[in-house]
Amino acid sequence: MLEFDHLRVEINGRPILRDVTLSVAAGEAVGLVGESGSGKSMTVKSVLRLLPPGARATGTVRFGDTDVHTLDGAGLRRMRSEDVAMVFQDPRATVNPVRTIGDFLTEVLRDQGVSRSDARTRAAGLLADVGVDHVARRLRQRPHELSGGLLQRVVIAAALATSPKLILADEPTTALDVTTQEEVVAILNERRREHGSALLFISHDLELAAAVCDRIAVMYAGEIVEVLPADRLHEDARHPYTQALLRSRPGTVAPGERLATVPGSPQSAFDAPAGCVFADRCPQAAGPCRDVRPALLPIDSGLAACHLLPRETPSVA
Ligand SMILES: Nc1ncnc2c1ncn2[C@@H]1O[C@H](COP(=O)(O)OP(=O)(O)OP(=O)(O)O)[C@@H](O)[C@H]1O
Repeated sequence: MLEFDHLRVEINGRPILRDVTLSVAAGEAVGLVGESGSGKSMTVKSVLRLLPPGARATGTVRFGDTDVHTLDGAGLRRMRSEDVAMVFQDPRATVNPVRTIGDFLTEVLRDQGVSRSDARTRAAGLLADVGVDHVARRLRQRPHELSGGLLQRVVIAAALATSPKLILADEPTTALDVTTQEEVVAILNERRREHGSALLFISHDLELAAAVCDRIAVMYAGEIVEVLPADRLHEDARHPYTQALLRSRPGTVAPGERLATVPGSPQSAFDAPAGCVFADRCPQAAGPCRDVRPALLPIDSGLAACHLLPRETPSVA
């Protein structure tokens, strides 16, 4: 349903994404994980053509049969209002602070031609569905009267209002405390399954992404370096970067022991080496790693881009 095919994005001539190739099937949840600056947000924003000024995208982003780069204004508006919904990190930056929650929710429905009173009833139902209490009062309240967790539920309710084919969620719980995070992610995932919506879920938290998603795509310096089934994350992670991320989780060491970290600092696509993007920080880098870009190739249950992994050589009959 959604397909990135060798997507490359440059901003003012500097590479931000290189050769991003990834697909999301109808109803599937895919987690996009990686350190800050690895290009997760740019990948997701490119679906709705929300890249910053000066950005130039090449390659393809297909939504269904449509190449989103070729959509005209009307097609783009339809995709943004009906087919694809986006949930951002900070709900307070999404909801207009001077309008009521009722206005925010009914606006989406009124745009679809739903009458004022039906939109009000539907908005109340949507809020109840995402676990918001005292619905009638909430509809009259303004964003500053709600907690962050409650407001993010309102944003999720709005995202579900049109039963979109795809929900793009960019770190939807980062601004919330840990207990609220779990509740909000669970609600988002349960409701999107009921609506049959696919999900592209950005997170820097591998475990959280694995709990929510069917597959995980790991990004580093503007590239996807590994894709694997979420339930095989611990057993099948083969890329040295994914393995390093897994070792860096709190909970992997005894209390008082020093937590493992990925040596060096995060890199962006424009300062990554010419060969493997992870070569400068990889403890195993050797031979061709610094000069030759590894391709994303099948291994075990997924795909990985690493010269050091054993590959099956095609048999000569
Ligand atoms: N408006 C912009 N102009 C120029 N470069 C930008 C702009 N926005 C982002 N970038 C650069 O693009 C790269 C990818 O950024 P992106 O926001 O996609 O990363 P990310 O993985 O989502 O990070 P985070 O987890 O911090 O949100 C980074 O190097 C960033 O500095």
